[in-house]
Amino acid sequence: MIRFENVGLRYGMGPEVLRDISFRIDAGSFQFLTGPSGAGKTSLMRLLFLALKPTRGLITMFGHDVSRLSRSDLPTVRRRIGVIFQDFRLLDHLTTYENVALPLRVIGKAESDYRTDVVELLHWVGLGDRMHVHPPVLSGGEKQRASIARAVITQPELLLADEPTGNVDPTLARRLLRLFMELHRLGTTVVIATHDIGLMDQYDARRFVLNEGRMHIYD
Ligand SMILES: Nc1ncnc2c1ncn2[C@@H]1O[C@H](COP(=O)(O)OP(=O)(O)OP(=O)(O)O)[C@@H](O)[C@H]1O
Repeated sequence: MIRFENVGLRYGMGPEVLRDISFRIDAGSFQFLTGPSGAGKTSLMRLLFLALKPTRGLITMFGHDVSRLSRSDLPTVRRRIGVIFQDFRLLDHLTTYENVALPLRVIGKAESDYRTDVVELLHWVGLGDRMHVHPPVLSGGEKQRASIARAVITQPELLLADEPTGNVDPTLARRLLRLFMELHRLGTTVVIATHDIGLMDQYDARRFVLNEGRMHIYD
């Protein structure tokens, strides 16, 4: 599903922040991406979301060489990906419910078909009583959960989560991990970037460890 071959990335004229990265991610697999702060996890997640292009090497996603994708192809490919960014990227003029429902609206679903699913998921992530408020009044942890709900509501083929439990307590972190595991069970390929060793220890999955831009894989 995803293949990196000798991928390198630099920002502008700066040093390479990712170096000689090669790996494969099979459809339906689950992996953690970890490593110290500044090791390049977010940069790698941005490459996977096609928000950046590599400065060298080859990335293939869903059978496409990403360097050959035009800007107009990107939305179609991205629609197959659910993404949880560290800065949440919620739309402030929509309610929490509307933010979570947005990916379904974008693909043309009728509200009557998804309303119950969205409400149920909001309850699951502990936002049942926050669904009609707008993001500016949510706490950091609540925003994070809203962005998680928005990323998983479409049951995407690929889920990319950058520090998805960074703002929640350990009990809620376990609950959110269960949500990702359930999605994985239903067929989604999952990549979770995290510093949280306690979280990783709860699920026996492959670990990609980045250190100073280089990657080691522990199966
Ligand atoms: N937009 C940018 N422009 C220039 N350098 C950047 C940019 N984004 C990240 N970097 C640099 O790339 C390197 C890797 O950063 P990245 O955010 O990918 O690491 P990380 O492992 O996600 O860190 P953290 O765990 O602290 O979020 C760092 O040296 C960082 O300073």
